[in-house]
Amino acid sequence: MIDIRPTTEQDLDLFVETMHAAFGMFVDPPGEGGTGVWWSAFEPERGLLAHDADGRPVGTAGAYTLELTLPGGRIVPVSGVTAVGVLPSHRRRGVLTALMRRQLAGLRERGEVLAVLLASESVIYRRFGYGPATSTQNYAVPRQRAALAPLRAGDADPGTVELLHRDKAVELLERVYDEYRRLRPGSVSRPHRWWERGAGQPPIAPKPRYVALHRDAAGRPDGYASYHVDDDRTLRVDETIAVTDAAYTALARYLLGHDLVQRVVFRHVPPDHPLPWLLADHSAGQPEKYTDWLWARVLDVPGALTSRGWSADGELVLDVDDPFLGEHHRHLLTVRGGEAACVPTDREPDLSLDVSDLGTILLGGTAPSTLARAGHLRLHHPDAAARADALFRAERAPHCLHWF
Ligand SMILES: CC(=O)SCCNC(=O)CCNC(=O)[C@H](O)C(C)(C)COP(=O)(O)OP(=O)(O)OC[C@H]1O[C@@H](n2cnc3c(N)ncnc32)[C@H](O)[C@@H]1OP(=O)(O)O
Repeated sequence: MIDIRPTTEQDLDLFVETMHAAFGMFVDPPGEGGTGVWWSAFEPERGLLAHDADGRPVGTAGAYTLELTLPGGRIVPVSGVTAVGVLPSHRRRGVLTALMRRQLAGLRERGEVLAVLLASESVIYRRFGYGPATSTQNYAVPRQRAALAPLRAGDADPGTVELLHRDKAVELLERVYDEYRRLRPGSVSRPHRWWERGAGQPPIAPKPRYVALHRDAAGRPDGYASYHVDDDRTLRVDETIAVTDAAYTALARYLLGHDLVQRVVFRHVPPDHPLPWLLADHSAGQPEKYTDWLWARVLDVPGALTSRGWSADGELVLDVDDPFLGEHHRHLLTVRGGEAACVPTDREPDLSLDVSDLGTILLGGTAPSTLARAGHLRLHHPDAAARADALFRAERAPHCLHWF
């Protein structure tokens, strides 16, 4: 028998201890420096602790209160599921399943249409209705092949790049990131608390970093890159955040032009990043470390479909199966002028899919036809693929580079 109880501030130590035992790791206690800092941004009132029949804590799950940007620049509140773990001694007995069931019910009660998470292993979460919605990768450029293609006449950047230290730039980083994440589908907010406490990965974490800050012609900050050079003479870029293409190009030029480095490794580049097109030698850079990143779980089918923006008009009947919650939805989705209506229907479906696949296509990063070719979703008419692809396409590839 598994008993699941919500946590409070008083349970934080027990929660942290249980979760780290699940990962087989030791960490500094909350409140101290190092890895313990991460827990200072945790929301203990949103945690769940699973107890076994003897009352011992054996599993954990938590959630952050975040915002997610959907296609069309629509922003919705979401829970960022985190800190999921089950003690090695209690694995494969349904503890996680019980935690997920309880957590999903709670998230629905909050009225949220979606939940998101980053998965430690990509085999875990599909069964609970999550689908991979964004991916990320590194992009490595050897310095001796890093020359940029010449700019066209008149394309010189009227802005400037200023060199700062991370500690002196935190407020600017927070502001620029916030502007950026509102524009890019798939991005999540970074609560002020994270920046304030240095809880996260660099540049949120106060590790020594240089920051190249881009300002537009009017002097307004509109992009940054956080980086350092390692002993192996690799310039590692934690993230390149740019509100405009001009800012991105200027930052790439700055980083690729750095002296005394052998390689420049850009972390967390989106699938549609322009780097290969900026280089004079198109194949100089190599993608590395491709991985799934943000997983999305639709909690409310019509709510999620009407929350995003749409760039094409059309109509589709979707048959959505939610085996984990034991639900089945057939909805007519009608899009006119960028707005969607979604109502129950008994019309014949155009496509049938699992709720996890709806999470994947909702953000626009994977076309429905790709999932159909992989046998994930079923198309009921020859033209359903083209109609679904045209409808679900996002104005930009979704991307998330926040780690939580
Ligand atoms: C958002 C995040 O926090 S991601 C972090 C996830 N946590 C970790 O990776 C920490 C280390 N791992 C663990 O703590 C545990 O193994 C967990 C949390 C992944 C799984 O917990 P369990 O209590 O064992 O899961 P549970 O018993 O409910 O398993 C449900 C199903 O998922 C399967 N499953 C669970 N974890 C895995 C896995 N890592 N690989 C393959 N299958 C898995 C089970 O086999 C089971 O399948 P079945 O229904 O066909 O029998």
